[in-house]
Amino acid sequence: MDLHINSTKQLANGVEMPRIGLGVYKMTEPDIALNAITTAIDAGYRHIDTASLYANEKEVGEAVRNSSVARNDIFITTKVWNSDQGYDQTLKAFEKSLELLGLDHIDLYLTHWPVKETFVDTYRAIERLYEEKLIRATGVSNHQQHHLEAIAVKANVKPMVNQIECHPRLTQFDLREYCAEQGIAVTSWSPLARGGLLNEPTLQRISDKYGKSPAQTIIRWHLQHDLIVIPKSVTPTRIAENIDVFDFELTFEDMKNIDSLNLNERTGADPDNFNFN
Ligand SMILES: NC(=O)C1=CN([C@@H]2O[C@H](COP(=O)(O)OP(=O)(O)OC[C@H]3O[C@@H](n4cnc5c(N)ncnc54)[C@H](OP(=O)(O)O)[C@@H]3O)[C@@H](O)[C@H]2O)C=CC1
Ligand SMILES: O=C1CO[C@H](CO)[C@@H](O)[C@@H]1O
Repeated sequence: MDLHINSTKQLANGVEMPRIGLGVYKMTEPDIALNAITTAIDAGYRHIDTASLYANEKEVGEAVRNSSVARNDIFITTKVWNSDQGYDQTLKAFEKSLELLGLDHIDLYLTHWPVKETFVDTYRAIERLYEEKLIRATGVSNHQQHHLEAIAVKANVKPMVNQIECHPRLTQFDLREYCAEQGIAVTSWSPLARGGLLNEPTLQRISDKYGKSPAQTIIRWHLQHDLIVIPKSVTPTRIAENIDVFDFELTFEDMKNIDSLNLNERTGADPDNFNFN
């Protein structure tokens, strides 16, 4: 049963991106990363979200190669870190990621954060990788509308994905609407607010009604908002639980009730005011 949501989202260039992926931030211990990714692929995940920052691209590649699923059936995202930004540096960082992953192409490559001086050149390098068919889709992360507008002035190809912090405490209504108008798919990072929302009473009440867990309700809320979602877990039961969300549908009223939990509250940095490289 699919209940009105396809398991993939079609990007602007027609590439199908699986709507649920495994986030692998903080899986720095090789065995833990390998086990979690293998468990996820066995449970039906076909999308892994990593970054050079996460220091586990090697394990992502290893788990994908060792799985019984064909490489082309698994969607892999990675990101260029802030200290590697700029046109030439991005091309170099990409080569390193490709080598660590042990792959001949990556599905989606993102600028991790919009570093003021370099994010436009960084995106232009991502465009070149796309033209050279080393990546199947282009994208950015943590970009606000004004960053996307600055890129649009210089780019030939619009970013196809913007990965942003999004969950019921930070619903990102305006940025999501702008991205939808521009044909940019949105991926929600920290979709479970890093686990901080799972005891919230409204979410518990709604979840009980459907016989689902609060994590499943939140993931379903993302999907019904046409978002791509990348929950992280190293716990096998949770990994399975987080993708078991295609057999129920939240009512319009429940969607609104969850929307109303918004406090514009971030768990991570503000893209207009971050200070790390
Ligand atoms: N582009 C960017 O700047 C950023 C991207 N990301 C990406 O987003 C991914 C997800 O975000 P992340 O910050 O990891 O946070 P999440 O919102 O995915 O929450 C992860 C936490 O929730 C717990 N959890 C997961 N599933 C369940 C469940 N069903 N029941 C109870 N607890 C659960 C996990 O515990 P446990 O693992 O112990 O099971 C972990 O502590 C990252 O891994 C990364 O890929 C994240 C931050 C920034
Ligand atoms: O991807 C990421 C994981 O979380 C980090 C800490 O908040 C972020 O800085 C980074 O963007």
